[in-house]
Amino acid sequence: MHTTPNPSDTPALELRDVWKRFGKTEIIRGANLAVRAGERVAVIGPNGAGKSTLFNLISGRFEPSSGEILLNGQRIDGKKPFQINRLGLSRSFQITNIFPKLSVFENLRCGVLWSLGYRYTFLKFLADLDDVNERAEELLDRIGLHKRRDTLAMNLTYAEQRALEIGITIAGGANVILLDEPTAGMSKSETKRFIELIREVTVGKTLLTVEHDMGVVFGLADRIAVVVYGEVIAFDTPEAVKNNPRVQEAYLGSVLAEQQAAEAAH
Ligand SMILES: Nc1ncnc2c1ncn2[C@@H]1O[C@H](COP(=O)(O)OP(=O)(O)OP(=O)(O)O)[C@@H](O)[C@H]1O
Repeated sequence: MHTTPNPSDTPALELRDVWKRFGKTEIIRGANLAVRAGERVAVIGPNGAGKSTLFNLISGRFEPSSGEILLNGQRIDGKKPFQINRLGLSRSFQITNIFPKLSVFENLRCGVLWSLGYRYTFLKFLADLDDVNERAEELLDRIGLHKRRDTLAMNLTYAEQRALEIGITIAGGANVILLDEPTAGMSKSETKRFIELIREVTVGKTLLTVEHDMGVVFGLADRIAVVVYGEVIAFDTPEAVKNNPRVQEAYLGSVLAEQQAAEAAH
């Protein structure tokens, strides 16, 4: 029987047997993953397992040695990062991509402009671009920095800078967002607030985040992808992943024990 595929069943992001070799070293070894639209996914795994490499493959920084990567059903492997960005995938820019001597509002405006294909030389015409300004104001509210609108980015707290980074990441309206350890370096209370912020700004979007903090993972993710030695060894709900013996053995057992021990010591 022939059935027409339902478009809503098309994964927002899909990896099919993706391999990445650096010279003779296999770093990603046949990774498979199908992320549904609107889902929040945490990618976890031991140091050196290949999580960042996976993000670099998805965002176009690296080209896979073989395999396919699809965004909303369209092949993106082999495309340049800016092309993938245009197709609706945005990866968090690290703080180094924030302009320290521009205000929060101006940084957001740059984010909106990049997504529209403008470049810095247009900065002096900015005041006339009503739609760009409106969008930047809206982002300012969404990331909770309206009170810091005219503050120079370099004078923000660390957590505020990370919020700004997320604002820039979502500026173009991409529907698939990649965040690399978004709460790294934050205190517990900052982390809690920040998870809420990520939840709010990614409503209706698909989120992939690389994360080491199990509190963040279990507080944020609908499903967890466990990467061990270049393979996705499990991709399931937090409960199922926690109880998966293979994951326990390969990774989670020791990590959870370490975190519990650290908490008990405080
Ligand atoms: N450009 C490269 N050339 C050669 N080897 C690389 C390259 N990039 C990454 N690797 C290697 O690939 C492996 C996986 O690295 P990757 O950074 O993807 O792991 P990770 O899971 O993100 O680790 P961590 O949690 O420590 O950030 C590492 O052994 C790393 O040394």
